[in-house]
Amino acid sequence: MVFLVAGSAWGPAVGQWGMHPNALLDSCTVLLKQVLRFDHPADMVVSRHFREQRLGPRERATVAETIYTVLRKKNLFTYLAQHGSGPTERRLSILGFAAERDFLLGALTDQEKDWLARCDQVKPEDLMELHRHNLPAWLVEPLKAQLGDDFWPLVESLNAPAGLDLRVNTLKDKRAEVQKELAKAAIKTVATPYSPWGLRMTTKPALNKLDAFTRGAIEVQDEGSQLLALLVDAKRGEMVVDFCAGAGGKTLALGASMRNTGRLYAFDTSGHRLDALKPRLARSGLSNVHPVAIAHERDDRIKRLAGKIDRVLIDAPCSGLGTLRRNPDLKWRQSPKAIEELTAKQAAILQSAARLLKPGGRLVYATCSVLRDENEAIAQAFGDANKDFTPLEASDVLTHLGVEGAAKLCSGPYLRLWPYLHQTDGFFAAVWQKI
Ligand SMILES: C[S@@+](CC[C@H](N)C(=O)[O-])C[C@H]1O[C@@H](n2cnc3c(N)ncnc32)[C@H](O)[C@@H]1O
Repeated sequence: MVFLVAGSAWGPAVGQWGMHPNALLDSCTVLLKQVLRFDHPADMVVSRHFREQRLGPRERATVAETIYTVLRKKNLFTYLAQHGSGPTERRLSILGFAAERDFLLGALTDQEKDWLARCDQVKPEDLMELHRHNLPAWLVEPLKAQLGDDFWPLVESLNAPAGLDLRVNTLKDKRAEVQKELAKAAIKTVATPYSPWGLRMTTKPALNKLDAFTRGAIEVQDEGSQLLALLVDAKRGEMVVDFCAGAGGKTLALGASMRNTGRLYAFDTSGHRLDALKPRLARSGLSNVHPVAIAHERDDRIKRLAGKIDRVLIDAPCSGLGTLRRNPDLKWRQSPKAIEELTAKQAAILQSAARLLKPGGRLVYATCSVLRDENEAIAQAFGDANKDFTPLEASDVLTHLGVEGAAKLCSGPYLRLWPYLHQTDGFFAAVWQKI
Protein backbone atom coordinates (compact mmCIF):
# COMPACT_ATOMS: atom_id res chain seq x y z
CA MET A 1 0.00 0.00 0.00
CA VAL A 2 1.17 3.52 -0.77
CA PHE A 3 0.92 4.96 2.73
CA LEU A 4 3.34 2.91 4.73
CA VAL A 5 6.85 4.26 4.87
CA ALA A 6 9.47 1.57 4.86
CA GLY A 7 12.60 3.74 4.83
CA SER A 8 12.20 7.20 3.29
CA ALA A 9 14.83 9.14 1.29
CA TRP A 10 16.15 10.46 4.60
CA GLY A 11 15.67 7.22 6.49
CA PRO A 12 18.39 4.94 7.81
CA ALA A 13 20.60 3.02 5.41
CA VAL A 14 20.39 -0.72 4.97
CA GLY A 15 22.99 -2.58 7.05
CA GLN A 16 23.52 -4.30 10.39
CA TRP A 17 21.12 -3.59 13.21
CA GLY A 18 22.38 -3.26 16.78
CA MET A 19 19.00 -4.26 18.28
CA HIS A 20 16.26 -6.85 17.99
CA PRO A 21 13.34 -5.42 15.98
CA ASN A 22 10.99 -5.91 18.92
CA ALA A 23 13.20 -3.80 21.21
CA LEU A 24 13.26 -1.08 18.55
CA LEU A 25 9.49 -1.25 18.09
CA ASP A 26 9.08 -1.04 21.89
CA SER A 27 11.29 2.05 21.93
CA CYS A 28 9.07 3.66 19.25
CA THR A 29 5.92 2.68 21.18
CA VAL A 30 7.12 4.15 24.48
CA LEU A 31 8.27 7.37 22.81
CA LEU A 32 5.13 7.73 20.72
CA LYS A 33 2.99 7.56 23.85
CA GLN A 34 4.89 10.55 25.25
CA VAL A 35 4.88 12.52 21.98
CA LEU A 36 1.13 12.04 21.43
CA ARG A 37 0.36 13.78 24.72
CA PHE A 38 1.33 16.95 22.82
CA ASP A 39 2.34 18.74 26.00
CA HIS A 40 5.83 19.49 24.60
CA PRO A 41 7.23 19.92 21.06
CA ALA A 42 7.96 16.53 19.49
CA ASP A 43 11.63 17.34 18.82
CA MET A 44 12.16 18.05 22.55
CA VAL A 45 10.51 14.79 23.60
CA VAL A 46 12.50 12.80 21.01
CA SER A 47 15.80 14.38 22.13
CA ARG A 48 15.03 13.60 25.78
CA HIS A 49 14.25 9.98 24.88
CA PHE A 50 17.59 9.68 23.08
CA ARG A 51 19.45 11.11 26.09
CA GLU A 52 17.79 8.52 28.33
CA GLN A 53 17.99 5.47 26.02
CA ARG A 54 21.17 4.04 24.57
CA LEU A 55 20.53 3.71 20.85
CA GLY A 56 22.98 3.62 17.95
CA PRO A 57 22.77 6.23 15.15
CA ARG A 58 20.86 3.91 12.85
CA GLU A 59 18.33 2.97 15.53
CA ARG A 60 17.86 6.63 16.46
CA ALA A 61 17.19 7.53 12.83
CA THR A 62 14.59 4.76 12.60
CA VAL A 63 12.86 5.73 15.84
CA ALA A 64 12.77 9.44 14.94
CA GLU A 65 11.51 8.83 11.41
CA THR A 66 8.85 6.42 12.72
CA ILE A 67 7.55 9.03 15.17
CA TYR A 68 7.53 11.74 12.50
CA THR A 69 5.77 9.47 10.01
CA VAL A 70 3.02 8.76 12.55
CA LEU A 71 2.66 12.49 13.26
CA ARG A 72 2.39 13.22 9.53
CA LYS A 73 -0.20 10.50 8.91
CA LYS A 74 -1.98 10.41 12.24
CA ASN A 75 -5.54 10.49 10.86
CA LEU A 76 -4.92 7.61 8.48
CA PHE A 77 -2.93 5.50 10.91
CA THR A 78 -5.44 6.02 13.73
CA TYR A 79 -8.18 4.81 11.39
CA LEU A 80 -6.19 1.72 10.35
CA ALA A 81 -5.15 1.03 13.95
CA GLN A 82 -8.79 0.78 15.08
CA HIS A 83 -9.03 -2.66 13.53
CA GLY A 84 -5.87 -4.23 15.02
CA SER A 85 -5.17 -5.48 18.52
CA GLY A 86 -2.69 -4.57 21.28
CA PRO A 87 -1.73 -1.06 22.46
CA THR A 88 -2.67 1.68 19.96
CA GLU A 89 0.80 3.25 20.06
CA ARG A 90 2.36 -0.09 19.05
CA ARG A 91 -0.02 -0.37 16.09
CA LEU A 92 0.73 3.20 15.06
CA SER A 93 4.47 2.50 15.33
CA ILE A 94 4.11 -0.60 13.15
CA LEU A 95 2.31 1.45 10.48
CA GLY A 96 4.97 4.16 10.52
CA PHE A 97 7.99 1.92 11.10
CA ALA A 98 10.79 3.47 9.05
CA ALA A 99 12.86 0.42 8.12
CA GLU A 100 12.72 -2.59 5.84
CA ARG A 101 9.55 -4.63 6.07
CA ASP A 102 11.45 -7.91 6.65
CA PHE A 103 13.13 -6.46 9.72
CA LEU A 104 9.79 -5.22 11.08
CA LEU A 105 8.13 -8.60 10.52
CA GLY A 106 10.67 -10.12 12.93
CA ALA A 107 8.95 -8.18 15.72
CA LEU A 108 5.32 -8.99 14.89
CA THR A 109 2.90 -11.63 16.13
CA ASP A 110 0.97 -13.64 13.52
CA GLN A 111 -2.12 -11.60 14.35
CA GLU A 112 -0.22 -8.34 13.74
CA LYS A 113 1.18 -9.67 10.48
CA ASP A 114 -2.37 -10.46 9.25
CA TRP A 115 -3.63 -7.03 10.26
CA LEU A 116 -0.69 -5.30 8.53
CA ALA A 117 -1.31 -7.33 5.35
CA ARG A 118 -4.94 -6.14 5.43
CA CYS A 119 -3.78 -2.53 5.87
CA ASP A 120 -1.57 -2.99 2.80
CA GLN A 121 -4.68 -3.70 0.72
CA VAL A 122 -6.33 -0.35 1.53
CA LYS A 123 -6.42 1.92 -1.52
CA PRO A 124 -6.39 5.74 -1.39
CA GLU A 125 -9.71 5.90 -3.28
CA ASP A 126 -11.37 3.85 -0.50
CA LEU A 127 -10.46 6.43 2.12
CA MET A 128 -12.28 9.49 3.42
CA GLU A 129 -10.66 12.86 2.79
CA LEU A 130 -9.54 13.29 6.38
CA HIS A 131 -7.52 10.08 6.11
CA ARG A 132 -5.81 11.39 2.98
CA HIS A 133 -4.99 14.97 4.00
CA ASN A 134 -4.12 14.08 7.61
CA LEU A 135 -4.99 17.56 8.83
CA PRO A 136 -7.11 18.62 11.82
CA ALA A 137 -10.63 19.59 10.67
CA TRP A 138 -10.28 23.27 11.66
CA LEU A 139 -7.36 23.76 9.28
CA VAL A 140 -8.97 22.25 6.17
CA GLU A 141 -11.49 24.95 5.26
CA PRO A 142 -9.15 27.96 5.51
CA LEU A 143 -6.52 26.17 3.40
CA LYS A 144 -9.04 25.01 0.78
CA ALA A 145 -10.53 28.52 0.56
CA GLN A 146 -7.07 29.99 0.12
CA LEU A 147 -5.54 27.39 -2.21
CA GLY A 148 -8.36 25.94 -4.33
CA ASP A 149 -6.86 23.25 -6.59
CA ASP A 150 -3.47 23.68 -4.94
CA PHE A 151 -4.80 22.29 -1.64
CA TRP A 152 -3.75 18.70 -2.43
CA PRO A 153 -0.26 19.53 -3.77
CA LEU A 154 0.29 21.61 -0.61
CA VAL A 155 -0.94 18.80 1.64
CA GLU A 156 1.34 16.29 -0.06
CA SER A 157 4.35 18.57 0.25
CA LEU A 158 3.64 19.29 3.93
CA ASN A 159 3.37 15.57 4.65
CA ALA A 160 6.77 14.78 3.11
CA PRO A 161 10.09 15.17 4.95
CA ALA A 162 11.98 18.42 4.31
CA GLY A 163 15.37 18.78 2.66
CA LEU A 164 18.28 20.53 4.28
CA ASP A 165 19.74 23.88 3.21
CA LEU A 166 22.88 25.62 4.38
CA ARG A 167 23.64 29.34 4.44
CA VAL A 168 27.20 30.25 3.67
CA ASN A 169 28.56 32.97 5.94
CA THR A 170 29.89 35.29 3.26
CA LEU A 171 31.87 37.16 5.89
CA LYS A 172 34.14 34.11 6.02
CA ASP A 173 33.95 32.41 2.62
CA LYS A 174 32.45 32.45 -0.84
CA ARG A 175 29.61 30.04 -1.61
CA ALA A 176 31.48 28.36 -4.49
CA GLU A 177 34.54 27.75 -2.29
CA VAL A 178 32.48 26.19 0.50
CA GLN A 179 30.71 24.03 -2.05
CA LYS A 180 34.07 22.68 -3.26
CA GLU A 181 35.23 22.10 0.31
CA LEU A 182 32.07 20.11 1.12
CA ALA A 183 32.44 18.10 -2.09
CA LYS A 184 35.93 17.04 -0.90
CA ALA A 185 34.23 15.66 2.25
CA ALA A 186 31.84 13.73 -0.07
CA ILE A 187 28.96 16.10 0.72
CA LYS A 188 27.14 16.93 -2.49
CA THR A 189 25.31 20.25 -2.68
CA VAL A 190 23.70 22.46 -5.29
CA ALA A 191 23.42 26.24 -5.14
CA THR A 192 19.92 27.27 -3.98
CA PRO A 193 17.95 28.75 -6.89
CA TYR A 194 16.99 32.05 -5.22
CA SER A 195 19.15 32.82 -2.20
CA PRO A 196 22.66 33.95 -3.15
CA TRP A 197 23.98 32.46 0.12
CA GLY A 198 22.41 29.00 0.04
CA LEU A 199 23.54 25.44 -0.66
CA ARG A 200 21.01 22.61 -0.84
CA MET A 201 22.19 19.20 0.33
CA THR A 202 21.12 16.00 -1.33
CA THR A 203 21.79 13.94 1.82
CA LYS A 204 21.68 14.70 5.54
CA PRO A 205 25.20 14.14 6.85
CA ALA A 206 26.31 15.13 10.38
CA LEU A 207 27.70 18.65 10.01
CA ASN A 208 28.89 19.73 13.43
CA LYS A 209 32.34 18.13 13.17
CA LEU A 210 33.10 19.66 9.77
CA ASP A 211 35.72 22.38 9.70
CA ALA A 212 33.36 24.57 7.62
CA PHE A 213 30.85 24.37 10.48
CA THR A 214 33.20 24.86 13.43
CA ARG A 215 34.88 27.87 11.83
CA GLY A 216 31.44 29.43 11.19
CA ALA A 217 31.43 29.26 7.38
CA ILE A 218 28.07 27.43 7.30
CA GLU A 219 24.83 27.35 9.26
CA VAL A 220 21.78 25.19 8.63
CA GLN A 221 19.04 27.51 7.34
CA ASP A 222 16.11 26.95 5.00
CA GLU A 223 16.36 28.95 1.78
CA GLY A 224 13.07 30.64 2.69
CA SER A 225 14.57 31.98 5.94
CA GLN A 226 17.54 33.26 3.99
CA LEU A 227 15.21 35.16 1.65
CA LEU A 228 13.51 36.87 4.61
CA ALA A 229 16.88 38.16 5.80
CA LEU A 230 17.76 39.17 2.23
CA LEU A 231 14.57 41.30 2.01
CA VAL A 232 15.84 43.44 4.89
CA ASP A 233 18.91 44.33 2.75
CA ALA A 234 20.87 45.40 5.85
CA LYS A 235 23.89 47.46 4.85
CA ARG A 236 27.29 48.40 6.21
CA GLY A 237 27.29 50.84 9.10
CA GLU A 238 23.52 50.79 9.67
CA MET A 239 21.45 50.47 12.86
CA VAL A 240 19.35 47.32 12.48
CA VAL A 241 16.93 45.51 14.81
CA ASP A 242 16.01 41.84 14.59
CA PHE A 243 12.95 42.18 16.83
CA CYS A 244 12.14 38.50 17.40
CA ALA A 245 15.64 37.13 17.08
CA GLY A 246 15.19 33.82 18.91
CA ALA A 247 18.31 31.68 18.52
CA GLY A 248 19.44 34.08 15.82
CA GLY A 249 19.09 32.26 12.51
CA LYS A 250 18.27 35.50 10.72
CA THR A 251 20.42 37.66 13.00
CA LEU A 252 23.51 35.86 11.72
CA ALA A 253 22.49 36.44 8.09
CA LEU A 254 21.79 40.14 8.79
CA GLY A 255 25.12 40.61 10.57
CA ALA A 256 27.02 39.09 7.65
CA SER A 257 25.06 41.26 5.21
CA MET A 258 26.21 44.30 7.27
CA ARG A 259 29.80 43.02 6.86
CA ASN A 260 30.16 43.02 10.66
CA THR A 261 29.84 46.83 10.86
CA GLY A 262 27.16 49.12 12.33
CA ARG A 263 24.98 47.86 15.18
CA LEU A 264 22.57 44.96 15.10
CA TYR A 265 20.21 44.54 18.06
CA ALA A 266 18.86 41.02 18.58
CA PHE A 267 15.72 41.43 20.72
CA ASP A 268 13.65 38.60 22.09
CA THR A 269 11.44 38.02 25.12
CA SER A 270 13.13 34.64 25.66
CA GLY A 271 16.54 34.96 27.31
CA HIS A 272 16.86 31.20 26.93
CA ARG A 273 16.59 31.42 23.12
CA LEU A 274 19.03 34.34 23.00
CA ASP A 275 21.49 32.21 25.00
CA ALA A 276 21.43 29.69 22.13
CA LEU A 277 22.52 32.50 19.81
CA LYS A 278 25.80 33.02 21.69
CA PRO A 279 27.81 29.97 20.48
CA ARG A 280 26.55 30.58 16.95
CA LEU A 281 27.71 34.20 17.19
CA ALA A 282 31.11 33.07 18.43
CA ARG A 283 31.54 30.78 15.41
CA SER A 284 30.26 33.39 12.96
CA GLY A 285 32.98 35.95 13.73
CA LEU A 286 30.36 38.71 14.14
CA SER A 287 31.03 41.40 16.72
CA ASN A 288 28.32 43.88 15.70
CA VAL A 289 25.44 41.93 17.33
CA HIS A 290 23.91 43.02 20.65
CA PRO A 291 21.49 40.45 22.09
CA VAL A 292 18.91 42.06 24.41
CA ALA A 293 16.25 40.17 26.37
CA ILE A 294 13.17 42.44 26.44
CA ALA A 295 10.19 42.08 28.76
CA HIS A 296 7.58 42.62 26.03
CA GLU A 297 7.17 44.57 22.80
CA ARG A 298 6.62 47.88 24.66
CA ASP A 299 9.80 47.55 26.74
CA ASP A 300 11.45 50.90 27.68
CA ARG A 301 14.57 49.99 25.74
CA ILE A 302 12.50 50.08 22.56
CA LYS A 303 11.17 53.55 23.40
CA ARG A 304 14.76 54.79 23.76
CA LEU A 305 15.63 53.63 20.23
CA ALA A 306 12.43 55.00 18.64
CA GLY A 307 13.07 56.81 15.34
CA LYS A 308 16.75 55.81 15.27
CA ILE A 309 16.79 52.53 13.35
CA ASP A 310 17.44 51.99 9.61
CA ARG A 311 15.92 48.52 9.28
CA VAL A 312 13.67 46.34 11.43
CA LEU A 313 12.90 42.68 10.88
CA ILE A 314 9.96 41.18 12.76
CA ASP A 315 10.13 37.40 12.44
CA ALA A 316 6.95 37.14 14.45
CA PRO A 317 5.93 34.33 16.82
CA CYS A 318 3.45 32.33 14.73
CA SER A 319 1.69 28.99 14.39
CA GLY A 320 4.67 27.56 12.45
CA LEU A 321 2.22 25.86 10.08
CA GLY A 322 4.60 26.52 7.16
CA THR A 323 7.12 24.18 8.78
CA LEU A 324 4.95 21.04 9.03
CA ARG A 325 7.50 19.09 6.95
CA ARG A 326 9.93 19.48 9.89
CA ASN A 327 7.46 19.91 12.75
CA PRO A 328 4.41 17.77 11.90
CA ASP A 329 3.30 17.85 15.56
CA LEU A 330 2.38 21.53 15.17
CA LYS A 331 -0.80 20.72 13.26
CA TRP A 332 -1.99 18.77 16.29
CA ARG A 333 -0.70 21.25 18.86
CA GLN A 334 -2.22 24.40 17.32
CA SER A 335 -5.88 25.40 17.55
CA PRO A 336 -8.16 28.21 16.34
CA LYS A 337 -7.95 29.78 19.81
CA ALA A 338 -4.13 29.69 19.75
CA ILE A 339 -4.15 31.33 16.28
CA GLU A 340 -6.46 34.05 17.56
CA GLU A 341 -4.07 34.80 20.44
CA LEU A 342 -1.10 34.75 18.09
CA THR A 343 -2.67 37.22 15.66
CA ALA A 344 -3.32 39.69 18.48
CA LYS A 345 0.32 39.35 19.54
CA GLN A 346 1.59 39.71 15.97
CA ALA A 347 -0.37 42.93 15.43
CA ALA A 348 0.89 44.36 18.74
CA ILE A 349 4.53 43.49 18.00
CA LEU A 350 4.38 44.94 14.48
CA GLN A 351 2.81 48.19 15.72
CA SER A 352 5.34 48.61 18.51
CA ALA A 353 8.43 47.64 16.51
CA ALA A 354 7.46 50.04 13.69
CA ARG A 355 8.15 52.97 16.08
CA LEU A 356 11.85 52.16 15.90
CA LEU A 357 12.22 53.24 12.29
CA LYS A 358 13.69 56.52 11.14
CA PRO A 359 12.28 58.21 8.00
CA GLY A 360 13.39 56.25 4.92
CA GLY A 361 13.87 53.11 7.03
CA ARG A 362 12.67 49.65 6.04
CA LEU A 363 10.24 47.43 7.96
CA VAL A 364 9.86 43.70 7.22
CA TYR A 365 7.10 41.63 8.85
CA ALA A 366 7.53 37.86 8.38
CA THR A 367 6.12 34.54 9.56
CA CYS A 368 6.60 30.84 8.86
CA SER A 369 2.84 30.34 8.76
CA VAL A 370 0.71 29.60 5.70
CA LEU A 371 -2.48 31.12 7.16
CA ARG A 372 -3.87 34.39 5.80
CA ASP A 373 -4.94 35.49 9.29
CA GLU A 374 -1.31 35.59 10.43
CA ASN A 375 -0.03 37.11 7.18
CA GLU A 376 -1.99 39.22 4.70
CA ALA A 377 -4.59 40.17 7.35
CA ILE A 378 -1.93 41.49 9.74
CA ALA A 379 -0.04 43.34 6.99
CA GLN A 380 -3.25 44.84 5.57
CA ALA A 381 -4.47 46.08 8.95
CA PHE A 382 -1.07 47.61 9.74
CA GLY A 383 -0.92 49.35 6.33
CA ASP A 384 -4.46 50.72 6.75
CA ALA A 385 -3.67 52.17 10.17
CA ASN A 386 -0.19 53.51 9.35
CA LYS A 387 -0.21 55.72 6.29
CA ASP A 388 3.33 56.89 7.13
CA PHE A 389 4.53 53.45 5.91
CA THR A 390 4.62 52.90 2.13
CA PRO A 391 4.29 49.26 1.06
CA LEU A 392 7.10 48.00 -1.16
CA GLU A 393 6.67 45.17 -3.65
CA ALA A 394 8.70 42.20 -2.36
CA SER A 395 9.38 41.09 -5.95
CA ASP A 396 10.91 44.51 -6.81
CA VAL A 397 13.08 44.39 -3.69
CA LEU A 398 14.36 40.89 -4.50
CA THR A 399 14.85 41.64 -8.21
CA HIS A 400 16.89 44.70 -7.23
CA LEU A 401 19.02 42.39 -5.07
CA GLY A 402 19.73 40.15 -8.08
CA VAL A 403 17.25 37.33 -7.35
CA GLU A 404 16.22 35.91 -10.72
CA GLY A 405 12.57 34.93 -11.10
CA ALA A 406 11.63 36.84 -7.92
CA ALA A 407 8.06 37.35 -9.20
CA LYS A 408 7.51 33.58 -8.90
CA LEU A 409 8.12 33.88 -5.16
CA CYS A 410 5.50 36.53 -4.60
CA SER A 411 1.76 36.96 -4.46
CA GLY A 412 0.57 40.57 -4.76
CA PRO A 413 3.04 42.79 -2.92
CA TYR A 414 4.08 39.98 -0.57
CA LEU A 415 6.69 37.26 -0.52
CA ARG A 416 4.77 33.94 -0.34
CA LEU A 417 6.85 30.78 -0.27
CA TRP A 418 5.29 27.31 -0.45
CA PRO A 419 6.96 23.90 -0.09
CA TYR A 420 5.15 22.48 -3.15
CA LEU A 421 6.21 25.40 -5.37
CA HIS A 422 9.57 26.53 -4.05
CA GLN A 423 10.96 23.58 -2.06
CA THR A 424 11.19 25.84 1.00
CA ASP A 425 9.12 25.91 4.15
CA GLY A 426 5.98 28.08 3.93
CA PHE A 427 6.94 31.71 4.56
CA PHE A 428 5.33 35.13 4.28
CA ALA A 429 6.87 38.59 4.28
CA ALA A 430 5.58 42.14 3.82
CA VAL A 431 7.91 45.12 3.32
CA TRP A 432 7.34 48.85 3.97
CA GLN A 433 9.36 52.02 3.85
CA LYS A 434 8.81 54.62 6.56
CA ILE A 435 8.01 58.01 5.02
C1 LIG B 1 9.71 32.75 14.73
S1 LIG B 1 10.58 32.82 16.21
C2 LIG B 1 12.07 33.65 15.77
C3 LIG B 1 13.07 32.80 14.99
C4 LIG B 1 14.36 33.51 14.73
N1 LIG B 1 14.18 34.82 14.15
C5 LIG B 1 15.28 32.70 13.83
O1 LIG B 1 15.49 33.07 12.66
O2 LIG B 1 15.81 31.69 14.31
C6 LIG B 1 9.70 34.07 17.09
C7 LIG B 1 10.39 34.60 18.32
O3 LIG B 1 9.61 35.66 18.85
C8 LIG B 1 9.85 35.71 20.24
N2 LIG B 1 8.83 36.57 20.85
C9 LIG B 1 7.60 36.24 21.32
N3 LIG B 1 6.96 37.34 21.77
C10 LIG B 1 7.79 38.39 21.57
C11 LIG B 1 7.69 39.78 21.85
N4 LIG B 1 6.60 40.31 22.41
N5 LIG B 1 8.74 40.57 21.52
C12 LIG B 1 9.86 40.03 20.97
N6 LIG B 1 10.01 38.72 20.70
C13 LIG B 1 8.99 37.91 21.00
C14 LIG B 1 9.85 34.26 20.65
O4 LIG B 1 10.54 34.06 21.87
C15 LIG B 1 10.55 33.60 19.46
O5 LIG B 1 11.92 33.43 19.71
